[in-house]
Amino acid sequence: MTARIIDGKAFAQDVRARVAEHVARIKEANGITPGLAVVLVGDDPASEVYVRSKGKATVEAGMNSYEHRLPADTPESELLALIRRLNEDPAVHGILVQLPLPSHLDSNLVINTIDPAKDVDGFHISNVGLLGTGQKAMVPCTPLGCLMLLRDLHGSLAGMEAVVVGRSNIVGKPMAQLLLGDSCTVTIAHSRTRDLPDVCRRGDILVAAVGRPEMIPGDWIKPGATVIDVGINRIERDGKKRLVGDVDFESAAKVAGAITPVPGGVGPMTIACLLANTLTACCRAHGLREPEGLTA
Ligand SMILES: NC(=O)C1=CN([C@@H]2O[C@H](COP(=O)(O)OP(=O)(O)OC[C@H]3O[C@@H](n4cnc5c(N)ncnc54)[C@H](OP(=O)(O)O)[C@@H]3O)[C@@H](O)[C@H]2O)C=CC1
Ligand SMILES: Nc1nc(=O)c2c([nH]1)NC[C@@H]1CN(c3ccc(C(=O)N[C@@H](CCC(=O)O)C(=O)O)cc3)C=[N+]21
Repeated sequence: MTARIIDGKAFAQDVRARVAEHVARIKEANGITPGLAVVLVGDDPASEVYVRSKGKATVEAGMNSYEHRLPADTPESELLALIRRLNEDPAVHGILVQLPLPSHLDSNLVINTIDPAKDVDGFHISNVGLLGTGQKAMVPCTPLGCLMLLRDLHGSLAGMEAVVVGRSNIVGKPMAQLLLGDSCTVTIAHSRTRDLPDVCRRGDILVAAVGRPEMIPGDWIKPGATVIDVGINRIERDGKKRLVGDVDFESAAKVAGAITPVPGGVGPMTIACLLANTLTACCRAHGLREPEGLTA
């Protein structure tokens, strides 16, 4: 079998076009322009690239982008003061603080200082709690993007066995919550899981969010399964810099029914969902009708 390759880039383009259309409509009808503030502390080159592409995508969707770059040694009090100002700013509907933060900053405190209604990453404890109890929340972008791809492919996910490898607060745990919300039977695996290959082989859906280049080979995958590869790993091979996932694409594509590539899979969906969440936050702030099919 050769797996169908899930075109995350094309799907993300479609999401972005739908966001842009809705943005244009509320600008026209209500005179409101959604705004996203991105805060970057320090000058990590990978984060730089990522923040720039977010800013570009935001403007392309017709929204306002506000970038705040702070030096790596910014005192915590200053960062918190900036967040409080953004919380109060009516032009800002979404706030994203790029992670990871320099080690002298308490990222839990920083995230929990963001107004939950503006927390477009969905990392604030109240959004985590709302998601976990099946209430309306801001949903983390990467898991939301994965869910959109899965729903598009399968329609209903009810009753499917889903295995999520990785239990981080930003990917693994919220992904598991969303799959549970769609009535999958969910297993969360991690570095202390016994017999990981066998656990992975249970999954009709296998989500890999580990951060280890090409760790999951084809023979860990149930034949015909849908594989969602969240991993973004920069490696060097044959003297060339390359981006690879957590799944060994070549062997996995021979076994899986469908698989996301890296790049061009989950990554572009993350940015598209960030735009969707900013629009959703704006609509909720102003009591406007929310976009359809762009939330969990
Ligand atoms: N495409 C996108 O948009 C995004 C991609 N990413 C990428 O996704 C990957 C995961 O990110 P993130 O969740 O932040 O990473 P974290 O490092 O926070 O979490 C990694 C998880 O993988 C588990 N793990 C590590 N080693 C193993 C192992 N050998 N076997 C089984 N489980 C293991 C860890 O287990 P334990 O808890 O026991 O330590 C942990 O739960 C990274 O490559 C990251 O770059 C992240 C965000 C967005
Ligand atoms: N507060 C916060 N929220 C995040 O959502 C967040 C974060 N911090 N820190 C870093 C991670 C990582 N992340 C990615 C998003 C898009 C791509 C992406 O678009 N990837 C392209 C390739 C890009 C390239 O070529 O480098 C692709 O997979 O096709 C990758 C990684 C979001 N993160």
